[in-house]
Amino acid sequence: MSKILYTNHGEYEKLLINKPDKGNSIDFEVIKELNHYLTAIKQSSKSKYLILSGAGENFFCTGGDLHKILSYKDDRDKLEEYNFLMCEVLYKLLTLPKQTIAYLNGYTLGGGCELASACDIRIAKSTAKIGFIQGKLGVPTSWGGGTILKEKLQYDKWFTLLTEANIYSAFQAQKIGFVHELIKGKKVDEIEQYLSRSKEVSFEVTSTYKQIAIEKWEQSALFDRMKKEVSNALPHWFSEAHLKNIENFIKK
Ligand SMILES: CCCC(=O)SCCNC(=O)CCNC(=O)[C@H](O)C(C)(C)COP(=O)(O)OP(=O)(O)OC[C@H]1O[C@@H](n2cnc3c(N)ncnc32)[C@H](O)[C@@H]1OP(=O)(O)O
Repeated sequence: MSKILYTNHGEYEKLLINKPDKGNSIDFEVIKELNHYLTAIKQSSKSKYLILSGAGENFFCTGGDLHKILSYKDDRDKLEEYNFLMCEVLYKLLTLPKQTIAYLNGYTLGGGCELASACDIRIAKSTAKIGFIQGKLGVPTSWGGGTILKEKLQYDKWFTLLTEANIYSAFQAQKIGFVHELIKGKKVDEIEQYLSRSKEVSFEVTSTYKQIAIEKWEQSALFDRMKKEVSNALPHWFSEAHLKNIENFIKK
């Protein structure tokens, strides 16, 4: 079964991470499929928006697949490859020449928050729970998402979000500025209503604005800085504290 569900709605395309029985967590297959669709969308699509969300009702994405990560604990090359590939996915998503919207339809934790940070806008279901919990697991952000968010959020809010490593309600995450809008009712209708606010602005105009941001990120070597984040984080993945935290989750 596909780990990513793709649909084209004309004005917008949608990608759903499709592992709801495992928290829509990220493994190599998810990465490969995300990469495939993002490349295809970048090359040929004429839709105005991309919506990224999670299949099912409970999870946007709970970050790395902890079962798989633990199985690679003695294989440094594999974990390095995993993190760098996900960093590439985040950069591809960040620099997609159209408006990208993360719809946080449930738990958005750890790497799930990094993935959401790569989108232009984050809309959350009012019951979603959101947190950069990496710090409490013994690792810093590891896919370049901390570096991306630094470009987007006020410094003190960014620092607090990462260092408290709390799980926030969608309302709190909106107050901090990570979430732009809350959705209370039927999700599809409300997202379409949200998109309709900019319906008089063409795809060409929207992508011109996006290009301004992309050029700034290119000039400031953002991708290199993201890769540095990955390299700096990697040693923490093998720390006793991190492995113990994962084992505790799996034993639950
Ligand atoms: C930068 C990359 C590094 C990171 O992403 S660090 C962050 C890693 N993520 C986490 O620590 C979150 C782990 N998940 C949880 O704490 C809980 O599942 C969560 C989200 C609070 C939800 O709790 P519940 O509603 O009680 O649901 P549950 O625990 O029974 O989960 C349902 C099934 O999904 C699985 N699951 C959830 N998150 C996962 C993950 N990240 N990796 C692998 N499997 C995961 C969970 O094991 C359970 O599966 P099963 O039913 O036991 O087979």
